[in-house]
Amino acid sequence: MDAERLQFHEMGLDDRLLKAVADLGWSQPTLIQEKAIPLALEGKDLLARARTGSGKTAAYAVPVIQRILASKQSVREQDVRALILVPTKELGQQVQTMIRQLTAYCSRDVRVADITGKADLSAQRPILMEKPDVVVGTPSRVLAHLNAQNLALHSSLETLVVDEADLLFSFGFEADLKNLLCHLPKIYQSFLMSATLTEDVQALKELLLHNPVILKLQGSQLPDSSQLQQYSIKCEEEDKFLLVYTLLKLRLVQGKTLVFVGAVERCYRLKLFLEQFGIPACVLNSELPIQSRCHIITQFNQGFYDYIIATDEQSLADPTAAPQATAGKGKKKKKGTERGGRTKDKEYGVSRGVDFQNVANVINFDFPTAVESYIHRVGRTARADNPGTALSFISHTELGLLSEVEEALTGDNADSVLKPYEFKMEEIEGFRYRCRDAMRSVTKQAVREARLKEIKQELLNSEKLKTYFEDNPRDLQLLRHDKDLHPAVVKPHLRNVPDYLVPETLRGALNPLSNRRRKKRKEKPKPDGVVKSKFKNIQGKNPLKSFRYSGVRNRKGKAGHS
Ligand SMILES: Nc1ncnc2c1ncn2[C@@H]1O[C@H](COP(=O)(O)OP(=O)(O)OP(=O)(O)O)[C@@H](O)[C@H]1O
Repeated sequence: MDAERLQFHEMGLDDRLLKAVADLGWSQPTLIQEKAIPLALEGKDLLARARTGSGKTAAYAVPVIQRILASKQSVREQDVRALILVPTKELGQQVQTMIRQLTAYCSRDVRVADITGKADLSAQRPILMEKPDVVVGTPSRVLAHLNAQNLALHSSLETLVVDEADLLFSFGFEADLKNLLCHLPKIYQSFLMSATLTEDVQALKELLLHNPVILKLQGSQLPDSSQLQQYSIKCEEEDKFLLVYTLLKLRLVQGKTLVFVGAVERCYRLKLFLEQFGIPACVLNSELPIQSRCHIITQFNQGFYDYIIATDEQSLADPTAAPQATAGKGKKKKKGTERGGRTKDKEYGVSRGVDFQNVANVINFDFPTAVESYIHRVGRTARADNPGTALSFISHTELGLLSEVEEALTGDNADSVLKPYEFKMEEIEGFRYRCRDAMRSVTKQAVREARLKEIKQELLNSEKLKTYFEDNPRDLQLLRHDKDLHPAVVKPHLRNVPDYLVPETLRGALNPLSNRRRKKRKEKPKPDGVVKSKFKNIQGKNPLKSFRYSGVRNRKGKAGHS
Protein backbone atom coordinates (compact mmCIF):
# COMPACT_ATOMS: atom_id res chain seq x y z
CA MET A 1 0.00 0.00 0.00
CA ASP A 2 1.21 3.50 -0.85
CA ALA A 3 1.38 5.36 2.49
CA GLU A 4 1.41 8.73 0.68
CA ARG A 5 -1.78 8.03 -1.18
CA LEU A 6 -5.11 9.41 0.05
CA GLN A 7 -7.20 6.40 1.08
CA PHE A 8 -10.86 5.73 0.33
CA HIS A 9 -11.83 6.11 4.00
CA GLU A 10 -10.22 9.57 4.05
CA MET A 11 -12.44 10.90 1.27
CA GLY A 12 -15.59 11.42 3.34
CA LEU A 13 -17.48 8.66 1.56
CA ASP A 14 -20.67 7.03 2.80
CA ASP A 15 -20.01 3.90 4.89
CA ARG A 16 -22.08 1.74 2.55
CA LEU A 17 -19.90 2.77 -0.33
CA LEU A 18 -16.73 2.07 1.66
CA LYS A 19 -18.03 -1.38 2.56
CA ALA A 20 -18.67 -2.18 -1.11
CA VAL A 21 -15.18 -0.98 -2.07
CA ALA A 22 -13.74 -3.25 0.60
CA ASP A 23 -15.78 -6.19 -0.73
CA LEU A 24 -14.28 -5.57 -4.17
CA GLY A 25 -10.89 -6.11 -2.55
CA TRP A 26 -9.61 -2.64 -3.43
CA SER A 27 -7.10 -1.83 -0.74
CA GLN A 28 -6.48 1.70 -2.01
CA PRO A 29 -7.60 4.02 -4.80
CA THR A 30 -5.74 3.99 -8.08
CA LEU A 31 -3.95 7.22 -8.98
CA ILE A 32 -6.80 8.59 -11.08
CA GLN A 33 -9.30 7.74 -8.34
CA GLU A 34 -7.18 9.42 -5.69
CA LYS A 35 -7.03 12.62 -7.74
CA ALA A 36 -10.50 12.65 -9.30
CA ILE A 37 -12.79 11.60 -6.44
CA PRO A 38 -12.00 14.50 -4.03
CA LEU A 39 -12.21 17.09 -6.83
CA ALA A 40 -15.48 15.63 -8.04
CA LEU A 41 -16.87 15.68 -4.51
CA GLU A 42 -15.98 19.39 -4.34
CA GLY A 43 -18.29 19.88 -7.31
CA LYS A 44 -15.63 20.49 -9.97
CA ASP A 45 -16.07 19.59 -13.62
CA LEU A 46 -13.34 17.18 -14.65
CA LEU A 47 -11.51 16.20 -17.76
CA ALA A 48 -9.58 13.08 -16.85
CA ARG A 49 -7.08 11.47 -19.13
CA ALA A 50 -5.60 8.29 -17.75
CA ARG A 51 -4.32 5.21 -19.43
CA THR A 52 -6.49 2.20 -20.14
CA GLY A 53 -7.15 -0.05 -17.21
CA SER A 54 -6.33 2.62 -14.64
CA GLY A 55 -9.71 2.51 -12.88
CA LYS A 56 -11.50 5.42 -14.56
CA THR A 57 -14.95 3.88 -14.11
CA ALA A 58 -14.86 4.00 -10.33
CA ALA A 59 -13.16 7.42 -10.49
CA TYR A 60 -16.48 8.85 -11.65
CA ALA A 61 -18.88 6.20 -10.32
CA VAL A 62 -17.86 6.71 -6.68
CA PRO A 63 -18.57 10.48 -6.66
CA VAL A 64 -21.78 9.99 -8.66
CA ILE A 65 -23.05 7.51 -6.07
CA GLN A 66 -21.86 9.61 -3.15
CA ARG A 67 -23.65 12.66 -4.50
CA ILE A 68 -26.90 10.73 -4.95
CA LEU A 69 -26.68 9.30 -1.43
CA ALA A 70 -26.05 12.78 -0.03
CA SER A 71 -28.92 14.41 -1.92
CA LYS A 72 -31.30 11.61 -0.90
CA GLN A 73 -30.85 12.64 2.70
CA SER A 74 -32.71 15.89 2.02
CA VAL A 75 -34.79 15.25 -1.12
CA ARG A 76 -36.82 12.08 -1.19
CA GLU A 77 -38.32 12.47 -4.66
CA GLN A 78 -37.23 9.79 -7.11
CA ASP A 79 -35.64 11.22 -10.26
CA VAL A 80 -32.90 10.62 -12.80
CA ARG A 81 -29.90 12.39 -11.30
CA ALA A 82 -26.99 11.07 -13.30
CA LEU A 83 -26.54 10.25 -16.95
CA ILE A 84 -23.56 8.19 -18.08
CA LEU A 85 -22.89 8.18 -21.81
CA VAL A 86 -20.87 5.30 -23.24
CA PRO A 87 -19.94 4.43 -26.82
CA THR A 88 -20.79 0.71 -26.75
CA LYS A 89 -23.28 -1.75 -25.36
CA GLU A 90 -20.54 -3.84 -23.81
CA LEU A 91 -19.31 -0.86 -21.88
CA GLY A 92 -22.87 0.05 -20.86
CA GLN A 93 -23.33 -3.31 -19.24
CA GLN A 94 -19.98 -3.14 -17.60
CA VAL A 95 -20.64 0.29 -16.11
CA GLN A 96 -23.99 -0.89 -14.80
CA THR A 97 -22.32 -3.91 -13.18
CA MET A 98 -19.67 -1.73 -11.56
CA ILE A 99 -22.32 0.64 -10.17
CA ARG A 100 -24.34 -2.30 -8.88
CA GLN A 101 -21.24 -3.63 -7.13
CA LEU A 102 -20.50 -0.26 -5.61
CA THR A 103 -24.11 0.15 -4.46
CA ALA A 104 -24.43 -3.37 -3.08
CA TYR A 105 -25.27 -1.92 0.37
CA CYS A 106 -27.48 0.92 -0.86
CA SER A 107 -29.20 -0.54 -3.90
CA ARG A 108 -32.57 0.86 -2.80
CA ASP A 109 -31.23 4.37 -2.64
CA VAL A 110 -29.25 4.27 -5.87
CA ARG A 111 -30.96 2.54 -8.73
CA VAL A 112 -29.20 2.17 -12.05
CA ALA A 113 -30.55 1.27 -15.49
CA ASP A 114 -28.51 0.41 -18.54
CA ILE A 115 -30.49 1.21 -21.67
CA THR A 116 -27.80 0.45 -24.22
CA GLY A 117 -29.41 -2.92 -25.05
CA LYS A 118 -31.18 -3.71 -28.27
CA ALA A 119 -34.69 -3.87 -26.78
CA ASP A 120 -37.39 -1.70 -28.35
CA LEU A 121 -37.77 1.77 -26.95
CA SER A 122 -41.25 0.80 -25.80
CA ALA A 123 -39.86 -2.19 -23.91
CA GLN A 124 -37.43 0.06 -22.06
CA ARG A 125 -40.03 2.73 -21.35
CA PRO A 126 -41.31 1.15 -18.10
CA ILE A 127 -37.75 1.04 -16.76
CA LEU A 128 -37.32 4.74 -17.39
CA MET A 129 -40.76 5.57 -16.04
CA GLU A 130 -39.48 4.38 -12.66
CA LYS A 131 -36.90 7.15 -12.86
CA PRO A 132 -33.74 5.27 -11.96
CA ASP A 133 -31.18 7.46 -10.24
CA VAL A 134 -28.51 6.64 -12.81
CA VAL A 135 -29.13 6.02 -16.51
CA VAL A 136 -26.38 4.48 -18.64
CA GLY A 137 -26.77 4.66 -22.40
CA THR A 138 -25.27 5.48 -25.75
CA PRO A 139 -26.01 9.03 -26.96
CA SER A 140 -28.31 7.81 -29.72
CA ARG A 141 -30.34 5.60 -27.39
CA VAL A 142 -30.69 8.32 -24.76
CA LEU A 143 -31.68 10.86 -27.39
CA ALA A 144 -34.30 8.51 -28.81
CA HIS A 145 -35.84 8.16 -25.34
CA LEU A 146 -35.73 11.89 -24.77
CA ASN A 147 -37.48 12.49 -28.07
CA ALA A 148 -40.06 9.82 -27.26
CA GLN A 149 -40.58 11.54 -23.90
CA ASN A 150 -39.74 8.38 -22.03
CA LEU A 151 -37.05 10.29 -20.24
CA ALA A 152 -36.82 13.88 -19.01
CA LEU A 153 -33.62 15.36 -17.71
CA HIS A 154 -34.11 19.12 -17.90
CA SER A 155 -35.04 19.58 -14.26
CA SER A 156 -33.47 16.67 -12.41
CA LEU A 157 -30.04 15.96 -13.85
CA GLU A 158 -27.17 16.66 -11.47
CA THR A 159 -24.25 14.85 -13.12
CA LEU A 160 -23.31 14.04 -16.69
CA VAL A 161 -20.50 11.59 -17.40
CA VAL A 162 -19.04 10.98 -20.83
CA ASP A 163 -17.01 7.78 -20.60
CA GLU A 164 -14.44 6.84 -23.26
CA ALA A 165 -15.01 10.32 -24.64
CA ASP A 166 -12.40 9.85 -27.36
CA LEU A 167 -14.49 7.11 -28.87
CA LEU A 168 -17.85 8.82 -28.94
CA PHE A 169 -17.03 10.90 -31.98
CA SER A 170 -15.39 8.05 -33.83
CA PHE A 171 -18.48 5.94 -33.21
CA GLY A 172 -20.54 8.63 -34.95
CA PHE A 173 -22.31 10.07 -31.93
CA GLU A 174 -21.33 13.69 -32.48
CA ALA A 175 -24.68 14.89 -33.79
CA ASP A 176 -26.66 12.86 -31.24
CA LEU A 177 -24.57 14.23 -28.44
CA LYS A 178 -25.10 17.83 -29.52
CA ASN A 179 -28.85 17.30 -29.83
CA LEU A 180 -28.94 15.61 -26.48
CA LEU A 181 -27.39 18.62 -24.75
CA CYS A 182 -30.51 20.68 -25.54
CA HIS A 183 -32.44 18.42 -23.18
CA LEU A 184 -30.18 19.01 -20.19
CA PRO A 185 -30.62 21.65 -17.47
CA LYS A 186 -28.48 24.79 -17.39
CA ILE A 187 -26.40 23.69 -14.44
CA TYR A 188 -24.98 20.26 -13.85
CA GLN A 189 -21.62 18.77 -13.07
CA SER A 190 -19.76 17.01 -15.90
CA PHE A 191 -16.98 14.48 -16.13
CA LEU A 192 -15.21 13.63 -19.34
CA MET A 193 -13.17 10.44 -19.11
CA SER A 194 -10.77 9.44 -21.83
CA ALA A 195 -7.72 7.28 -22.46
CA THR A 196 -6.43 9.69 -25.10
CA LEU A 197 -6.76 13.46 -25.52
CA THR A 198 -7.73 13.81 -29.14
CA GLU A 199 -8.94 16.93 -30.90
CA ASP A 200 -12.44 15.52 -30.57
CA VAL A 201 -12.09 15.36 -26.82
CA GLN A 202 -10.89 18.96 -26.77
CA ALA A 203 -13.97 19.91 -28.75
CA LEU A 204 -16.18 18.03 -26.33
CA LYS A 205 -14.46 19.78 -23.45
CA GLU A 206 -15.48 23.18 -24.85
CA LEU A 207 -19.02 21.94 -25.32
CA LEU A 208 -19.58 20.27 -21.97
CA LEU A 209 -17.28 21.49 -19.27
CA HIS A 210 -17.23 24.71 -17.26
CA ASN A 211 -13.89 25.69 -15.77
CA PRO A 212 -12.81 22.10 -15.58
CA VAL A 213 -9.89 20.67 -13.68
CA ILE A 214 -7.80 18.80 -16.20
CA LEU A 215 -6.17 15.66 -14.88
CA LYS A 216 -3.56 14.24 -17.18
CA LEU A 217 -2.12 11.25 -15.45
CA GLN A 218 0.72 9.00 -16.41
CA GLY A 219 2.66 10.28 -19.36
CA SER A 220 2.69 6.93 -21.07
CA GLN A 221 -0.50 5.56 -22.49
CA LEU A 222 0.28 2.00 -21.46
CA PRO A 223 1.87 0.63 -18.28
CA ASP A 224 5.68 0.50 -18.27
CA SER A 225 7.74 -2.59 -18.97
CA SER A 226 7.77 -3.68 -15.34
CA GLN A 227 4.03 -4.36 -15.70
CA LEU A 228 3.48 -4.81 -19.42
CA GLN A 229 5.97 -6.47 -21.73
CA GLN A 230 5.49 -5.80 -25.42
CA TYR A 231 7.01 -7.88 -28.21
CA SER A 232 6.82 -8.01 -31.95
CA ILE A 233 7.85 -10.67 -34.42
CA LYS A 234 8.02 -10.44 -38.18
CA CYS A 235 6.11 -13.18 -39.91
CA GLU A 236 4.06 -13.57 -43.04
CA GLU A 237 0.63 -15.14 -43.44
CA GLU A 238 1.42 -18.87 -43.26
CA ASP A 239 3.95 -18.34 -40.48
CA LYS A 240 1.35 -16.50 -38.42
CA PHE A 241 -0.74 -19.67 -38.30
CA LEU A 242 2.29 -21.84 -37.67
CA LEU A 243 3.47 -19.64 -34.83
CA VAL A 244 0.10 -19.23 -33.14
CA TYR A 245 -0.38 -23.00 -33.30
CA THR A 246 3.01 -23.58 -31.66
CA LEU A 247 2.51 -20.96 -28.99
CA LEU A 248 -0.90 -22.25 -27.97
CA LYS A 249 -0.39 -25.97 -28.44
CA LEU A 250 2.91 -26.08 -26.61
CA ARG A 251 1.58 -23.71 -24.01
CA LEU A 252 4.35 -21.23 -24.65
CA VAL A 253 1.64 -18.68 -24.04
CA GLN A 254 0.00 -19.27 -20.71
CA GLY A 255 -3.11 -17.85 -19.13
CA LYS A 256 -6.07 -16.12 -20.65
CA THR A 257 -5.25 -14.77 -24.06
CA LEU A 258 -7.03 -12.39 -26.41
CA VAL A 259 -6.10 -12.87 -30.05
CA PHE A 260 -7.00 -9.91 -32.26
CA VAL A 261 -7.55 -10.40 -35.97
CA GLY A 262 -8.25 -7.85 -38.67
CA ALA A 263 -11.59 -9.08 -40.01
CA VAL A 264 -14.65 -11.04 -38.95
CA GLU A 265 -13.89 -13.65 -41.59
CA ARG A 266 -10.46 -14.19 -40.05
CA CYS A 267 -11.98 -14.94 -36.65
CA TYR A 268 -13.55 -18.02 -38.17
CA ARG A 269 -10.53 -18.90 -40.27
CA LEU A 270 -8.36 -18.98 -37.17
CA LYS A 271 -10.95 -20.74 -35.04
CA LEU A 272 -11.44 -23.47 -37.66
CA PHE A 273 -7.68 -23.84 -37.94
CA LEU A 274 -7.16 -24.16 -34.19
CA GLU A 275 -10.09 -26.46 -33.56
CA GLN A 276 -8.48 -29.10 -35.73
CA PHE A 277 -5.69 -29.27 -33.19
CA GLY A 278 -8.11 -29.53 -30.30
CA ILE A 279 -7.56 -25.92 -29.27
CA PRO A 280 -10.97 -24.47 -28.41
CA ALA A 281 -11.53 -20.73 -28.69
CA CYS A 282 -14.46 -18.33 -28.63
CA VAL A 283 -15.08 -15.87 -31.38
CA LEU A 284 -16.14 -12.33 -30.58
CA ASN A 285 -17.27 -9.85 -33.20
CA SER A 286 -19.99 -7.37 -34.02
CA GLU A 287 -22.13 -9.88 -35.88
CA LEU A 288 -22.93 -11.78 -32.72
CA PRO A 289 -25.96 -10.72 -30.73
CA ILE A 290 -25.23 -8.48 -27.77
CA GLN A 291 -26.46 -11.05 -25.21
CA SER A 292 -23.99 -13.60 -26.54
CA ARG A 293 -21.16 -11.07 -26.59
CA CYS A 294 -21.73 -10.07 -23.00
CA HIS A 295 -22.11 -13.71 -21.93
CA ILE A 296 -18.83 -14.62 -23.62
CA ILE A 297 -17.03 -11.78 -21.83
CA THR A 298 -18.60 -12.75 -18.50
CA GLN A 299 -17.64 -16.40 -18.89
CA PHE A 300 -14.14 -15.47 -20.04
CA ASN A 301 -13.79 -13.32 -16.92
CA GLN A 302 -14.98 -16.25 -14.83
CA GLY A 303 -12.27 -18.46 -16.32
CA PHE A 304 -14.37 -20.65 -18.62
CA TYR A 305 -12.21 -20.03 -21.67
CA ASP A 306 -8.54 -19.52 -22.28
CA TYR A 307 -8.75 -17.97 -25.73
CA ILE A 308 -10.94 -15.41 -27.44
CA ILE A 309 -10.40 -14.52 -31.08
CA ALA A 310 -11.74 -11.01 -31.49
CA THR A 311 -12.05 -8.31 -34.06
CA ASP A 312 -11.52 -4.69 -33.27
CA GLU A 313 -13.94 -3.32 -35.74
CA GLN A 314 -13.42 0.36 -35.56
CA SER A 315 -10.12 -0.28 -37.29
CA LEU A 316 -10.85 -3.21 -39.53
CA ALA A 317 -8.69 -3.69 -42.52
CA ASP A 318 -11.55 -5.77 -43.83
CA PRO A 319 -13.13 -3.98 -46.78
CA THR A 320 -16.46 -5.43 -45.75
CA ALA A 321 -16.21 -3.27 -42.65
CA ALA A 322 -16.42 -0.10 -44.65
CA PRO A 323 -20.13 0.51 -44.10
CA GLN A 324 -19.58 0.40 -40.38
CA ALA A 325 -16.64 2.72 -40.51
CA THR A 326 -18.50 5.28 -42.57
CA ALA A 327 -21.51 4.99 -40.31
CA GLY A 328 -19.13 6.35 -37.73
CA LYS A 329 -18.83 9.63 -39.58
CA GLY A 330 -21.98 11.18 -38.30
CA LYS A 331 -24.43 9.31 -40.47
CA LYS A 332 -27.63 8.30 -38.85
CA LYS A 333 -27.20 4.72 -39.89
CA LYS A 334 -27.28 2.33 -36.95
CA LYS A 335 -25.94 -0.75 -38.54
CA GLY A 336 -23.55 -1.48 -41.34
CA THR A 337 -24.52 -4.19 -43.75
CA GLU A 338 -21.82 -6.51 -44.95
CA ARG A 339 -21.67 -8.21 -48.26
CA GLY A 340 -24.12 -11.07 -48.18
CA GLY A 341 -26.58 -9.01 -46.19
CA ARG A 342 -25.04 -9.67 -42.79
CA THR A 343 -25.44 -6.88 -40.33
CA LYS A 344 -22.88 -5.48 -38.01
CA ASP A 345 -23.56 -3.67 -34.82
CA LYS A 346 -22.24 -0.16 -34.84
CA GLU A 347 -22.26 -0.04 -31.07
CA TYR A 348 -19.83 -2.92 -30.79
CA GLY A 349 -16.55 -2.46 -29.04
CA VAL A 350 -14.32 -5.14 -27.67
CA SER A 351 -10.96 -3.50 -27.45
CA ARG A 352 -12.38 -0.25 -26.13
CA GLY A 353 -13.11 0.07 -22.47
CA VAL A 354 -14.26 -3.52 -21.94
CA ASP A 355 -12.84 -4.85 -18.72
CA PHE A 356 -11.60 -8.31 -19.60
CA GLN A 357 -10.23 -9.53 -16.31
CA ASN A 358 -6.90 -11.20 -15.69
CA VAL A 359 -5.91 -11.32 -19.33
CA ALA A 360 -2.34 -12.58 -19.34
CA ASN A 361 -1.61 -11.99 -23.03
CA VAL A 362 -2.84 -10.02 -26.00
CA ILE A 363 -1.74 -11.36 -29.37
CA ASN A 364 -2.10 -9.12 -32.40
CA PHE A 365 -2.41 -11.86 -35.00
CA ASP A 366 -3.09 -9.04 -37.44
CA PHE A 367 -1.57 -5.72 -36.51
CA PRO A 368 -4.06 -2.93 -35.78
CA THR A 369 -4.43 -0.23 -38.40
CA ALA A 370 -4.08 2.71 -36.01
CA VAL A 371 -1.97 3.63 -33.01
CA GLU A 372 -5.03 4.23 -30.85
CA SER A 373 -6.31 0.82 -31.68
CA TYR A 374 -3.00 -0.73 -30.62
CA ILE A 375 -3.23 1.07 -27.28
CA HIS A 376 -6.80 0.01 -26.66
CA ARG A 377 -6.16 -3.61 -27.67
CA VAL A 378 -3.03 -3.97 -25.60
CA GLY A 379 -4.78 -2.14 -22.75
CA ARG A 380 -6.95 -5.25 -22.27
CA THR A 381 -4.03 -6.81 -20.41
CA ALA A 382 -1.96 -5.45 -17.50
CA ARG A 383 -5.06 -3.81 -16.04
CA ALA A 384 -5.11 -2.25 -12.57
CA ASP A 385 -1.94 -3.65 -10.97
CA ASN A 386 -1.83 -6.93 -12.90
CA PRO A 387 1.06 -7.89 -15.17
CA GLY A 388 0.60 -8.73 -18.85
CA THR A 389 2.29 -9.31 -22.17
CA ALA A 390 1.48 -8.27 -25.71
CA LEU A 391 2.86 -9.98 -28.79
CA SER A 392 2.32 -8.57 -32.27
CA PHE A 393 2.81 -10.55 -35.48
CA ILE A 394 4.01 -8.20 -38.20
CA SER A 395 3.86 -8.94 -41.90
CA HIS A 396 5.92 -6.84 -44.31
CA THR A 397 2.83 -4.80 -45.22
CA GLU A 398 2.37 -3.88 -41.58
CA LEU A 399 5.88 -2.59 -40.94
CA GLY A 400 4.84 1.04 -41.47
CA LEU A 401 2.13 0.69 -38.85
CA LEU A 402 4.60 -0.84 -36.44
CA SER A 403 6.88 2.18 -36.84
CA GLU A 404 3.95 4.50 -36.13
CA VAL A 405 3.12 2.62 -32.94
CA GLU A 406 6.78 2.53 -31.92
CA GLU A 407 7.09 6.25 -32.45
CA ALA A 408 3.93 7.04 -30.50
CA LEU A 409 4.87 4.84 -27.56
CA THR A 410 8.57 5.50 -27.39
CA GLY A 411 8.39 9.31 -27.34
CA ASP A 412 11.69 10.78 -26.18
CA ASN A 413 12.88 7.46 -24.87
CA ALA A 414 15.64 6.02 -27.02
CA ASP A 415 14.71 2.42 -26.22
CA SER A 416 12.12 0.74 -28.33
CA VAL A 417 9.02 -0.26 -26.35
CA LEU A 418 8.27 -3.31 -28.48
CA LYS A 419 11.12 -5.74 -28.04
CA PRO A 420 11.81 -8.32 -30.72
CA TYR A 421 10.31 -11.67 -29.82
CA GLU A 422 13.22 -13.88 -30.60
CA PHE A 423 11.89 -17.11 -31.90
CA LYS A 424 13.74 -19.42 -34.23
CA MET A 425 11.06 -20.20 -36.78
CA GLU A 426 13.23 -22.83 -38.45
CA GLU A 427 13.11 -24.94 -35.29
CA ILE A 428 9.37 -25.44 -35.73
CA GLU A 429 9.55 -26.29 -39.43
CA GLY A 430 8.47 -29.81 -38.45
CA PHE A 431 5.01 -28.45 -37.64
CA ARG A 432 4.58 -26.73 -40.99
CA TYR A 433 3.27 -29.82 -42.73
CA ARG A 434 0.48 -30.38 -40.19
CA CYS A 435 -0.39 -26.70 -40.28
CA ARG A 436 -0.71 -26.84 -44.06
CA ASP A 437 -2.79 -29.97 -43.68
CA ALA A 438 -5.12 -28.12 -41.32
CA MET A 439 -5.18 -25.02 -43.55
CA ARG A 440 -6.33 -27.10 -46.50
CA SER A 441 -9.60 -27.77 -44.67
CA VAL A 442 -10.11 -24.11 -43.90
CA THR A 443 -11.53 -23.25 -47.28
CA LYS A 444 -13.56 -20.16 -48.08
CA GLN A 445 -16.63 -22.35 -48.12
CA ALA A 446 -15.82 -23.84 -44.69
CA VAL A 447 -15.26 -20.35 -43.26
CA ARG A 448 -18.53 -19.11 -44.72
CA GLU A 449 -20.42 -22.09 -43.34
CA ALA A 450 -18.81 -21.78 -39.92
CA ARG A 451 -19.67 -18.11 -39.79
CA LEU A 452 -23.30 -18.76 -40.65
CA LYS A 453 -23.53 -21.64 -38.24
CA GLU A 454 -22.11 -19.55 -35.43
CA ILE A 455 -24.52 -16.69 -36.05
CA LYS A 456 -27.50 -19.02 -36.14
CA GLN A 457 -26.32 -20.76 -33.00
CA GLU A 458 -25.71 -17.51 -31.18
CA LEU A 459 -29.08 -16.09 -32.21
CA LEU A 460 -30.65 -19.12 -30.57
CA ASN A 461 -28.39 -18.74 -27.55
CA SER A 462 -29.25 -15.10 -27.37
CA GLU A 463 -32.99 -15.84 -27.29
CA LYS A 464 -32.33 -18.30 -24.48
CA LEU A 465 -30.17 -15.77 -22.71
CA LYS A 466 -33.03 -13.30 -22.84
CA THR A 467 -35.74 -15.57 -21.52
CA TYR A 468 -34.91 -19.13 -20.52
CA PHE A 469 -31.90 -18.40 -18.38
CA GLU A 470 -33.68 -15.79 -16.32
CA ASP A 471 -35.75 -18.65 -14.92
CA ASN A 472 -32.95 -21.21 -14.97
CA PRO A 473 -29.80 -19.36 -14.00
CA ARG A 474 -27.90 -22.55 -13.18
CA ASP A 475 -28.14 -23.71 -16.79
CA LEU A 476 -26.48 -20.49 -17.85
CA GLN A 477 -23.12 -21.87 -16.82
CA LEU A 478 -23.54 -24.80 -19.19
CA LEU A 479 -24.00 -22.65 -22.26
CA ARG A 480 -20.62 -22.58 -23.98
CA HIS A 481 -19.51 -20.48 -26.91
CA ASP A 482 -16.32 -22.29 -27.84
CA LYS A 483 -17.70 -25.45 -29.43
CA ASP A 484 -16.17 -26.81 -32.65
CA LEU A 485 -17.77 -25.12 -35.65
CA HIS A 486 -16.86 -27.64 -38.29
CA PRO A 487 -16.40 -31.02 -36.59
CA ALA A 488 -16.50 -32.73 -39.97
CA VAL A 489 -13.09 -31.39 -40.95
CA VAL A 490 -11.38 -32.08 -37.65
CA LYS A 491 -8.64 -34.63 -38.15
CA PRO A 492 -8.12 -36.55 -34.92
CA HIS A 493 -4.44 -37.16 -35.63
CA LEU A 494 -3.79 -33.43 -35.51
CA ARG A 495 -4.96 -33.14 -31.93
CA ASN A 496 -1.88 -34.78 -30.48
CA VAL A 497 1.64 -33.61 -31.05
CA PRO A 498 4.08 -36.46 -31.63
CA ASP A 499 7.16 -36.00 -29.52
CA TYR A 500 9.56 -36.30 -32.42
CA LEU A 501 8.13 -33.11 -33.96
CA VAL A 502 8.71 -31.00 -30.88
CA PRO A 503 12.09 -29.26 -30.96
CA GLU A 504 14.28 -30.65 -28.23
CA THR A 505 14.42 -27.31 -26.47
CA LEU A 506 10.64 -27.16 -26.21
CA ARG A 507 9.89 -30.73 -25.16
CA GLY A 508 9.22 -29.87 -21.54
CA ALA A 509 6.60 -27.38 -22.65
CA LEU A 510 4.12 -29.78 -24.16
CA ASN A 511 0.92 -30.01 -22.22
CA PRO A 512 0.62 -33.61 -21.18
CA LEU A 513 -3.17 -33.69 -20.96
CA SER A 514 -4.81 -36.29 -23.12
CA ASN A 515 -7.92 -35.38 -25.06
CA ARG A 516 -10.04 -37.45 -22.72
CA ARG A 517 -8.76 -35.71 -19.65
CA ARG A 518 -8.96 -32.36 -21.37
CA LYS A 519 -12.63 -32.96 -22.12
CA LYS A 520 -13.29 -33.75 -18.52
CA ARG A 521 -11.57 -30.57 -17.42
CA LYS A 522 -13.45 -28.49 -19.93
CA GLU A 523 -16.64 -29.02 -17.94
CA LYS A 524 -15.27 -27.15 -14.96
CA PRO A 525 -14.52 -23.45 -14.95
CA LYS A 526 -10.89 -22.77 -14.29
CA PRO A 527 -10.48 -20.74 -11.14
CA ASP A 528 -8.33 -17.92 -12.43
CA GLY A 529 -8.00 -18.68 -16.11
CA VAL A 530 -4.38 -19.61 -15.83
CA VAL A 531 -3.76 -23.12 -17.02
CA LYS A 532 -1.14 -25.01 -15.17
CA SER A 533 1.09 -26.96 -17.42
CA LYS A 534 4.13 -29.07 -17.03
CA PHE A 535 6.05 -26.22 -18.59
CA LYS A 536 5.01 -23.89 -15.85
CA ASN A 537 6.33 -26.29 -13.28
CA ILE A 538 9.60 -26.52 -15.11
CA GLN A 539 10.05 -22.83 -15.68
CA GLY A 540 8.02 -21.40 -12.83
CA LYS A 541 7.07 -18.35 -14.89
CA ASN A 542 5.15 -17.28 -17.95
CA PRO A 543 7.32 -18.30 -20.90
CA LEU A 544 6.06 -15.46 -23.06
CA LYS A 545 7.72 -13.15 -20.61
CA SER A 546 10.99 -14.96 -20.30
CA PHE A 547 11.12 -16.77 -23.57
CA ARG A 548 14.25 -16.54 -25.66
CA TYR A 549 14.22 -19.03 -28.43
CA SER A 550 16.97 -17.71 -30.51
CA GLY A 551 20.60 -17.91 -31.32
CA VAL A 552 21.21 -17.52 -27.60
CA ARG A 553 23.18 -20.58 -26.50
CA ASN A 554 22.97 -22.14 -23.10
CA ARG A 555 25.92 -23.52 -21.27
CA LYS A 556 25.65 -26.87 -23.00
CA GLY A 557 25.90 -25.10 -26.30
CA LYS A 558 22.28 -25.74 -27.33
CA ALA A 559 19.82 -23.12 -28.44
CA GLY A 560 17.17 -22.77 -25.79
CA HIS A 561 15.09 -20.70 -23.40
CA SER A 562 16.76 -18.26 -21.17
N1 LIG B 1 -8.80 0.88 -6.54
C1 LIG B 1 -8.71 -0.24 -7.23
N2 LIG B 1 -7.95 -1.27 -6.79
C2 LIG B 1 -7.85 -2.43 -7.49
N3 LIG B 1 -8.49 -2.67 -8.66
C3 LIG B 1 -9.26 -1.67 -9.15
C4 LIG B 1 -9.41 -0.42 -8.47
N4 LIG B 1 -10.24 0.36 -9.20
C5 LIG B 1 -10.58 -0.35 -10.29
N5 LIG B 1 -10.01 -1.58 -10.26
C6 LIG B 1 -10.12 -2.64 -11.28
O1 LIG B 1 -9.27 -2.27 -12.37
C7 LIG B 1 -9.82 -2.72 -13.59
C8 LIG B 1 -9.82 -1.60 -14.62
O2 LIG B 1 -10.75 -0.62 -14.26
P1 LIG B 1 -11.58 0.22 -15.36
O3 LIG B 1 -12.31 -0.70 -16.27
O4 LIG B 1 -12.38 1.22 -14.62
O5 LIG B 1 -10.38 0.90 -16.15
P2 LIG B 1 -10.45 2.05 -17.23
O6 LIG B 1 -9.45 3.07 -16.84
O7 LIG B 1 -11.86 2.48 -17.43
O8 LIG B 1 -9.89 1.29 -18.52
P3 LIG B 1 -10.34 1.48 -20.06
O9 LIG B 1 -9.89 2.83 -20.49
O10 LIG B 1 -9.64 0.38 -20.76
O11 LIG B 1 -11.81 1.34 -20.02
C9 LIG B 1 -11.20 -3.27 -13.25
O12 LIG B 1 -11.15 -4.69 -13.20
C10 LIG B 1 -11.50 -2.73 -11.88
O13 LIG B 1 -12.36 -3.58 -11.15
